[in-house]
Amino acid sequence: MNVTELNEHYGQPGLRFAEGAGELIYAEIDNAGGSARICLQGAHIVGWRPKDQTEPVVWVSDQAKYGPGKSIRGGVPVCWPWFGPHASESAFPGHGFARTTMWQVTGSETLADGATRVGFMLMPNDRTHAQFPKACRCELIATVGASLRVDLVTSNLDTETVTIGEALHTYLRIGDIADAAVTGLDGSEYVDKVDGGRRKHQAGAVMFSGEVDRVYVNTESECLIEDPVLGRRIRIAKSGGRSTVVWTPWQEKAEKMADFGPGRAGQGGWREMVCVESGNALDDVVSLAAGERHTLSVIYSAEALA
Ligand SMILES: O=P(O)(O)OC[C@H]1O[C@H](O)[C@H](O)[C@@H](O)[C@@H]1O
Repeated sequence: MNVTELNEHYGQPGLRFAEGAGELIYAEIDNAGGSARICLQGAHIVGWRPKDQTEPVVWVSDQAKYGPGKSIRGGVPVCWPWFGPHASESAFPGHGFARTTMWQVTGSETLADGATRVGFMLMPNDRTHAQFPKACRCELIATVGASLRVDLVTSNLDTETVTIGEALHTYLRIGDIADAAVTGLDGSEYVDKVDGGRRKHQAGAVMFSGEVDRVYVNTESECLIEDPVLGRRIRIAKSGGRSTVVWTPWQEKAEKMADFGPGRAGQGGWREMVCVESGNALDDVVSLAAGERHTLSVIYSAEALA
């Protein structure tokens, strides 16, 4: 569908479709509760701001690259049908192909509270089929308002069991990574990817003074990002996801990546974000018998620090 057809079929008072950066099509949502843009490539949410916040809650780099087949630095990349490197094929893309594949719009709705809901379905092609030869449907439903809800639904339409890894690799806007803390993971086991994959246990809040790349397993807890600089707390509540990934590249790695940009304060965009990712990875990958369906749901919200 082109932009005109998308607007005819799915346009809503708070939703229009337009061509934007990288000649890609975006769903642009602006309602009484909040605003967001969602790229049809990847069903990738590239920013969300509740109306009561001056700063976005979902961060996107001002140096992000947009274009066919490129993954966008920031927003809510969808990692599917695997998280991280592929288990056996090193040539397959990290975090799967969902974030660089076209999705189609399947529906839209304005809810009674004024929130806007848009549904997307991943469009398999020869490349995705070669990397994942399974009849598996992947849908994303974004509900945008004063909070942001994302449902990632996997349906196994195959005749055999299918195993998937997945995550909503969300970049959250914070004032300064050195002052932020992530709570909700105290006592959880994690795989420390910056220490050779060693298994450790979290003690207290996660604080940051260098690169952090951790996959917390077997935890369904809500996480909070305490941000004294912006004076707010971001709440990340999930269901259907047993893993939480916490990631900051810190300076050296971010500078090698070239798409983090200088950030608002000019000290590096990496200082102004942290990824708290909700999903099912490593020990928590999901096996679906023929005909089974699985939903990962995450709700993001922000509140003032008391
Ligand atoms: O650069 P990307 O492919 O988007 O991945 C960015 C990061 O994603 C996750 O958080 C992984 O745990 C990291 O190891 C990875 O570096």
